[in-house]
Amino acid sequence: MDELTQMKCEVCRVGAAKVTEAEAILYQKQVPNWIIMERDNIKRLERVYKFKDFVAALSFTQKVGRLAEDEGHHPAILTEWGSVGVAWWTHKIHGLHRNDFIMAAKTDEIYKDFEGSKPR
Ligand SMILES: C[C@H](O)[C@H](O)[C@H]1CNC2=NC(N)=NC(=O)C2=N1
Repeated sequence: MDELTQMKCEVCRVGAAKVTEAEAILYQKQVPNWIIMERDNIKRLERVYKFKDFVAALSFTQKVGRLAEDEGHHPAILTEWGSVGVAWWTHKIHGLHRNDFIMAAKTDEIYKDFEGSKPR
């Protein structure tokens, strides 16, 4: 299984294949801190990141936003004092695509830069 962090998102197309159960299990090994939640009949990858304050949470949010723009694939983000909730799914297919696992892995990479900004 190739490293998700080395992959690029493909252009989201209507009708693109959702990940299979088997693929999801394989991909999840690379993003173990993420859970698959089903909301409004749509499966999404979700994770909540913790920070020491709002400034750090906002800075992380900005970086995730830049990543989304660079990849052309966008998350739902809830930015609060001390935490940022991120959800990835593919709107066009109303579910999970490999792109979402790539972006979850790349979002974890961004969080690595916030070692000093995590709560004690
Ligand atoms: C035109 C634009 O590229 C598309 O609408 C992209 C934008 N970002 C996207 N992000 C996500 N998560 N799913 C999509 O289907 C999607 N489509």
